[in-house]
Amino acid sequence: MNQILINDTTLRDGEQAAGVAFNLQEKVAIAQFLDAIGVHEIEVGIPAMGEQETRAISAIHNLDLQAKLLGWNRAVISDIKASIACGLKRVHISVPVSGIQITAKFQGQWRVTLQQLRDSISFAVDKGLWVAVGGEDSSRSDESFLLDVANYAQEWGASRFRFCDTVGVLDPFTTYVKVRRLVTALLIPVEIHTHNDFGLATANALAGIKAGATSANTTVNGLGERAGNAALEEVVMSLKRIYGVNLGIDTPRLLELSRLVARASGSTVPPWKAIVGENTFAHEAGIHAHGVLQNPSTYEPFAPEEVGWERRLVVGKHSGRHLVSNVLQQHGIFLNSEETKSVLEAVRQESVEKKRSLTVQELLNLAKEQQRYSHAIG
Ligand SMILES: CC(=O)SCCNC(=O)CCNC(=O)[C@H](O)C(C)(C)COP(=O)(O)OP(=O)(O)OC[C@H]1O[C@@H](n2cnc3c(N)ncnc32)[C@H](O)[C@@H]1OP(=O)(O)O
Ligand SMILES: O=C(O)CCC(=O)C(=O)O
Repeated sequence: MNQILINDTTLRDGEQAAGVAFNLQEKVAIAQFLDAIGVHEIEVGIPAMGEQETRAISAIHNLDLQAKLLGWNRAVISDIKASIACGLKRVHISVPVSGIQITAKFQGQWRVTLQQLRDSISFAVDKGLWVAVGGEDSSRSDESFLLDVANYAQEWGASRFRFCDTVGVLDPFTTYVKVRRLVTALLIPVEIHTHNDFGLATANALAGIKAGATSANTTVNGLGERAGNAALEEVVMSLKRIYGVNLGIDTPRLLELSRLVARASGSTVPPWKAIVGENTFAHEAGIHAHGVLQNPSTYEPFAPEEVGWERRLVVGKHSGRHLVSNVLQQHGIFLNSEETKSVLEAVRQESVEKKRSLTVQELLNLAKEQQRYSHAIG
């Protein structure tokens, strides 16, 4: 597999999630964290949005981070000027490429769209900027038109082309075919940008990479427009653990990063969310806990510490004797088999009443009650 770069867009597409608005300090803190863990590129925002945004982008630029910074622009020269004013040396220029987008935004005048792209690339290149071009709605575009736009972008001076599944309508198989076609036709690298409308954003990002894309646009926690984007932590860990491709990212800090972005975006991460959800290394079910107590690999794809978690064994409705005994023994309580079974019954009942797993203290209380009962009946 080629060398893969992560171009994280938490600060651009992530922040486009309805209701999310990072302040300057939050944008700076997220950029610093992404940089500190080794993310290669950061799409820092949209300078054309005005002063609030440009102050944050300039502040990030002034940090002189290792990560390469990109400003997102429409194919509009004033947008590029706004990026330059922030000090950015790399710009991403987006252009709609599907009939549906060109009709809605440019009244179907695709020649005008292409002319705007050409003018803005030329302007940026003349100013000495590194330029990437994004084909908005690539997935729904006419394939030969998409190839034409990408080839023109290359010819006019773009150094990378982004294939966007803007509305998240592809599956991994189609993504592979479409991205492969683009990769084969171009000399410049291809980036993959995917959305999660059908829950396939990460799978499609991986399919794009398999097809030869050399960078992926991700967001922390999968934050982003509508159902979000391919999640940074999922793409990084899938590449590392499924494909054996280590991107040099400090994965034990992924959880801390997830929490930082969750706080800044005012949203919570679902417990079952891959990699960073609270339950990703929690085991309650009897058969699982029994297996994990013997060997954690029975029910864990990799060690929790690799992404910043610790394993949790929790006692609840689905637990079995092995787990209950194990927890009790850690607290100096040794029950016989009959007593353990009775405690387990009580655990199931209390879990259903409380609609959650039990705390260790609650389990100890049940065990002590059982011991008193055993003692009383002799
Ligand atoms: C798929 C994506 O995620 S694309 C990125 C989307 N992100 C955002 O929209 C967030 C930031 N956006 C903004 O702050 C504003 O939309 C701005 C500053 C960019 C523009 O604001 P406004 O001038 O008020 O325009 P508004 O947002 O209402 O409409 C968008 C305009 O951009 C044009 N436009 C849209 N995409 C492009 C493009 N890629 N290249 C050139 N022009 C474009 C539209 O045709 C429309 O033009 P018009 O004003 O001449 O009719
Ligand atoms: O960079 C582009 O061209 C558009 C990116 C994007 O956010 C999308 O297509 O969903």
